[in-house]
Amino acid sequence: MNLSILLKGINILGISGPSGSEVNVSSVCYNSRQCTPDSLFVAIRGLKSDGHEYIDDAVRCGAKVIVCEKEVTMPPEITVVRVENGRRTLGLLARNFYADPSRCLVAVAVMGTNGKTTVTYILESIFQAAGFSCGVLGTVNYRYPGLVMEAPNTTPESLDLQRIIREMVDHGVTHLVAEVSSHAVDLRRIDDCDFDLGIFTNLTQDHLDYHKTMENYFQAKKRFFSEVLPGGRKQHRYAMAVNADDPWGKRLIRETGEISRPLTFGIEEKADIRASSFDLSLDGIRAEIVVGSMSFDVDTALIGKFNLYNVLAAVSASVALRVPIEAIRRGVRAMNAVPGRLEKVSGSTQPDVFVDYAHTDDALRRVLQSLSPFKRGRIITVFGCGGDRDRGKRPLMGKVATNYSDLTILTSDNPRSEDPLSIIRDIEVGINSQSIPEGSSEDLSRGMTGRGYVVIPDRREAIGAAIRSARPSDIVLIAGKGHEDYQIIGEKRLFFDDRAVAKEFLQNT
Ligand SMILES: CC(=O)N[C@H]1[C@@H](OP(=O)(O)OP(=O)(O)OC[C@H]2O[C@@H](n3ccc(=O)[nH]c3=O)[C@H](O)[C@@H]2O)O[C@H](CO)[C@@H](O)[C@@H]1O[C@H](C)C(=O)N[C@@H](C)C(=O)N[C@H](CCC(=O)O)C(=O)O
Ligand SMILES: Nc1ncnc2c1ncn2[C@@H]1O[C@H](COP(=O)(O)OP(=O)(O)OP(=O)(O)O)[C@@H](O)[C@H]1O
Ligand SMILES: N[C@H](CCC[C@H](N)C(=O)O)C(=O)O
Ligand SMILES: [Mg+2]
Repeated sequence: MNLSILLKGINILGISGPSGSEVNVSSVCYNSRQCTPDSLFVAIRGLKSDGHEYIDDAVRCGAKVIVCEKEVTMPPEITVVRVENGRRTLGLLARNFYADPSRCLVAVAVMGTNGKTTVTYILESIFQAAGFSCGVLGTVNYRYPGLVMEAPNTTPESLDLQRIIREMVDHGVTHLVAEVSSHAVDLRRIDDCDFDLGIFTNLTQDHLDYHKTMENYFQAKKRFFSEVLPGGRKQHRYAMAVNADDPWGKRLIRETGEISRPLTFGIEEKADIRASSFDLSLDGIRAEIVVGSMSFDVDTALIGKFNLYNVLAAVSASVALRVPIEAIRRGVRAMNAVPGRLEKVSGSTQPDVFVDYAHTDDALRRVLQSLSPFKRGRIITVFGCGGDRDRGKRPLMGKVATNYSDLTILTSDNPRSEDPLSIIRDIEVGINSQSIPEGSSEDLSRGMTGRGYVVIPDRREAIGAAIRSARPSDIVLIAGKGHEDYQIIGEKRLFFDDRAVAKEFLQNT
């Protein structure tokens, strides 16, 4: 692509070397290792390293245009474009390079601490029932009909985002549902994508390693609704669907309502879209949903009140986009499982064993509260906390797990660069029940009962101990890793799948 087309709309502070129509660019890259002959390399000041240090590598790999923030000296045949913010510029270059693909489809962003992935699955199912071709970007994978790609991040980097949306549009996708993480808003991954609608599910503690305070975390989410969404070129009657029962959702409506035209959903509060009655069981949810003067019933195999909120979020977005009610009902009914979210891995004569992705205290509380009414025996919870992530949530999760479980097994969950035992010690701080500091599967078979906990750092051993000690009337919850098929220890990413491990132990009991 011609450099002058690529640089359209970009605020250039200075340019040296060949320029304008003389230069043709073969690809845009933000990682020097991906540069090939005639690439354009954007140097980004990152959190771990500075892209400016890789400019020479990029040129060695064939880059002939460098976009950067700092003054650099380059051979005369290399074009250097100086800009104020490399990350911001990458988004604009990506939009230009892939010919602005988000304009060509309906795009819905799903935001909030918990429930994003689940809402994307429900919306995808509704859109399919309505006959739309739907693409999804999120934690589990990036996909559109005929293709599934690995998802390195929940929300892709701007360049990858624009590339994938272009690919979707070229393959006939008409509707995009994207999880938008707070990191993605803060790191400007989505600024150049035009969304038709944003959903806000809830806000509770997570990611304070990155945002430091809940206020900053909220502000990152809010920026999407107050700047990114209205900054786009799409105009709809409603621009956001917000959980009116969530305190931060209420604040979001107060602070951005005038710009973003909210449609509210909820159970407790008077909301535009409300579940007026519902029935929750281990077989799923049945609910009566009221929309203005009209009402209709929905049913789904998803379990728990929190999933009713997720259904309401997806229904609200669909109503805002004028999807026919019949398609909404069919879509919700067809949506019976989200990988790794309260996924049952046991058979009918065995204890109920669920694998779930709860990795915050709010998620863990809601899942355990949803399972508690159905317990006939004990609830045994196995969980750990990820390394190099929000440390503040560790004691909170410890407290919730032991409060709602009869037995908790503390183990490891992606320790990354941290010592697994020191993560477990952080969890223990929140546990005020009688503690048995070190444990093994033998401690369990010796008859540990009550609201105690044991520590079994090896996740495989921990899952095995839980399943071996469970009686048929017990419920076992294996939380935190859900669909993940890896365990990150140090720099190593080893294959590990809670579901496979649990099934293996279930077969042998
Ligand atoms: C904190 C964070 O989000 N960091 C993301 C960010 O990294 P960064 O820009 O700081 O990159 P860096 O490693 O410092 O490198 C700086 C620059 O040098 C470049 N470089 C580096 C090495 C080299 O040899 N050559 C080279 O050019 C890099 O490509 C980069 O452009 O941009 C990278 C490229 O897009 C991301 O991969 C990276 O995500 C890291 C891996 C990450 O773990 N992110 C998590 C926290 C995250 O984003 N999570 C959210 C939410 C999860 C959820 O709750 O659902 C998500 O959306 O996934
Ligand atoms: N609406 C909700 N409110 C609170 N907890 C929820 C809700 N929906 C799901 N959960 C819990 O949170 C976990 C993660 O759900 P899900 O993957 O849908 O959320 P997410 O926002 O995509 O999470 P992530 O930020 O990790 O991508 C679930 O396994 C469940 O334990
Ligand atoms: N998307 C979340 C997922 C956490 C899942 C948990 N298994 C962990 O590794 O901490 C994060 O990156 O914080
Ligand atoms: Mg997700």
